[in-house]
Amino acid sequence: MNSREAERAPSALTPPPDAIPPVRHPEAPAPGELLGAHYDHCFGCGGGQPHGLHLQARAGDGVSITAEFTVQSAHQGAPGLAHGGVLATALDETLGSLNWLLRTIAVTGRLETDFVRPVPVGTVLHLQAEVTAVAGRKIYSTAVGRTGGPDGPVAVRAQALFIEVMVDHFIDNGRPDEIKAAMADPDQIRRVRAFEVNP
Ligand SMILES: CCCCCCCCCC(=O)SCCNC(=O)CCNC(=O)[C@H](O)C(C)(C)COP(=O)(O)OP(=O)(O)OC[C@H]1O[C@@H](n2cnc3c(N)ncnc32)[C@H](O)[C@@H]1OP(=O)(O)O
Repeated sequence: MNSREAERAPSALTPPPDAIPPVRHPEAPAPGELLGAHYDHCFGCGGGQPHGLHLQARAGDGVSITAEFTVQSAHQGAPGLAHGGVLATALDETLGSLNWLLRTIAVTGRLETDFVRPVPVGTVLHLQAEVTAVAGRKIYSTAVGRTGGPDGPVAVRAQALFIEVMVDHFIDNGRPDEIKAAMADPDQIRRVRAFEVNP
């Protein structure tokens, strides 16, 4: 395959022909509603991670999310600049938050990231993500991160494929101590139950 053919070839991030548009769950949080952390120890959104991103996501219209993340000193790669892996984490977390609107438990299978501009420490990254298509357990989504405001220049963007899983994915694979602690936390159980009742 030459490079031009490769550009045209469908990738794992291209929805198949039988994919359908995403459906916002009737009990999804209202547009503008702050979602809160899905897990206090999540590196992306949890308050219990001192050097985490503390990303704050809000429900948008349809199956979309907006989020903000302020790049801290602990997030540097090069002097004074955000580490690319941290920016990819911000995109991953924002894309993962779309689960709230589908009321589906899904994990990242594939994440492709374009780093368009360097992002200095202290910058507020304004993120926006949406689900573009669903095919069985496969959820296709895109995200963009801008600096200087929600309409500012694009600094990062991503395409992702999330795969729907059962809650057993976490119970079977997570470290027992953390699983036990999460199962003993009524708030955590409530959050999981809300997703489990997805028809
Ligand atoms: C409200 C909550 C907010 C949550 C925010 C969280 C944000 C952070 C999100 C994350 O970072 S999650 C953590 C990172 N991800 C992982 O740890 C996932 C690790 N991978 C796995 O556990 C498994 O590989 C996975 C569950 C994704 C898939 O395994 P399965 O055995 O369930 O599925 P299978 O391999 O049968 O694949 C199902 C379909 O997906 C496709 N697929 C799976 N992985 C893929 C991949 N990586 N790339 C492309 N396609 C993939 C696969 O080809 C197949 O397509 P078809 O149905 O068309 O045959």
